Amino acid sequence: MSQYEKLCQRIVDEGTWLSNERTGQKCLTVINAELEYDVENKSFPLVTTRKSYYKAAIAELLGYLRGYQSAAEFRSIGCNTWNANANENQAWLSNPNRQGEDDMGRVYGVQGRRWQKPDGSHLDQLAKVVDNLSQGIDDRGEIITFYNPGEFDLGCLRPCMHTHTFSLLNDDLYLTSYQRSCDVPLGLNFNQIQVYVFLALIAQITGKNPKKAYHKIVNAHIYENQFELMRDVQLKRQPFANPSLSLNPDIRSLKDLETWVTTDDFVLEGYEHHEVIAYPFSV
Ligand SMILES: Nc1nc(=O)c2c([nH]1)NC[C@@H]1CN(c3ccc(C(=O)N[C@@H](CCC(=O)O)C(=O)O)cc3)CN21
Ligand SMILES: O=c1ccn([C@H]2C[C@H](O)[C@@H](COP(=O)(O)O)O2)c(=O)[nH]1
Repeated sequence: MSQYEKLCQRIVDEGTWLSNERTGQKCLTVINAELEYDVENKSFPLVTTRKSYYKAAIAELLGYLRGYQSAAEFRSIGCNTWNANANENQAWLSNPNRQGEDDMGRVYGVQGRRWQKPDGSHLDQLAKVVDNLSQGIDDRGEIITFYNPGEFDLGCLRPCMHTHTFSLLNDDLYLTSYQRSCDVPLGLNFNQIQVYVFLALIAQITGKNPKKAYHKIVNAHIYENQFELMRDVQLKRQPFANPSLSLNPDIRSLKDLETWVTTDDFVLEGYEHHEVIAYPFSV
């Protein structure tokens, strides 16, 4: 079993059923999961026990790095994951801060690129980290955080994967990513791709060697309407070996990421997978 299926099995074997008021679904839940990705050896952590739509996950990451605020912008680069939360989430629809169709509010990339300071000016967390790492600087605070409790009411959802810390050991780059809440059948399938690609991309544009990415999850859950598919279908399958992922070597700067990079600049090799499983999504 790979670490992904081990976590799924652990939830099935040891999880506790909790009710969740926001979605109205019960969740089988465990606390604390730690995953590790070997970016140095290009071992791409793609789920193999069902078909993974990895391009949408990479597109979502690109949208965050660009500071997108609208589900329409995400759609335009091949990612549909924010449509429901921008346009069908009842709490957000009745929030007076929502600025019309497709607005997601001040979530993820908006906080990462345009964190608002008390004087009204903005702070670009990502640019600071990229600048420092490019100069070989790790001030022990190379942190990008999307978690801004003072602005939760300005966004459609609190960020789940909320904080990313980069660390340099000479020319070797590491990433530690923190997640407060994880929908293991759907969300983690995307999030493990994003942690891996984030380290690979930042290492490439800062001229460092990517080493390992550490993914730390607090609340890992399976929704009740996903449970049987997970236990009786996905967990009955044998995983294949991890595929490998190459990045276009012409990606050299943050500007490149902001302007021309698309999901075609990521080439997957050796992806063997089982059939599609369509898990239900809870808004
Ligand atoms: N309940 C819930 N789970 C999540 O994982 C999640 C949220 N809400 N809200 C915000 C984002 C949106 N994310 C999503 C949303 C949808 C898919 C999804 O439907 N994935 C399908 C198909 C994707 C495609 O066709 O592009 C999958 O099978 O992986 C994945 C992640 C992750 N997040
Ligand atoms: O990147 C993401 C974004 C969201 N999720 C999941 C985790 C939860 O199931 C929901 C968010 O609900 P909260 O009530 O805000 O915790 O979305 C994910 O796994 N990965």
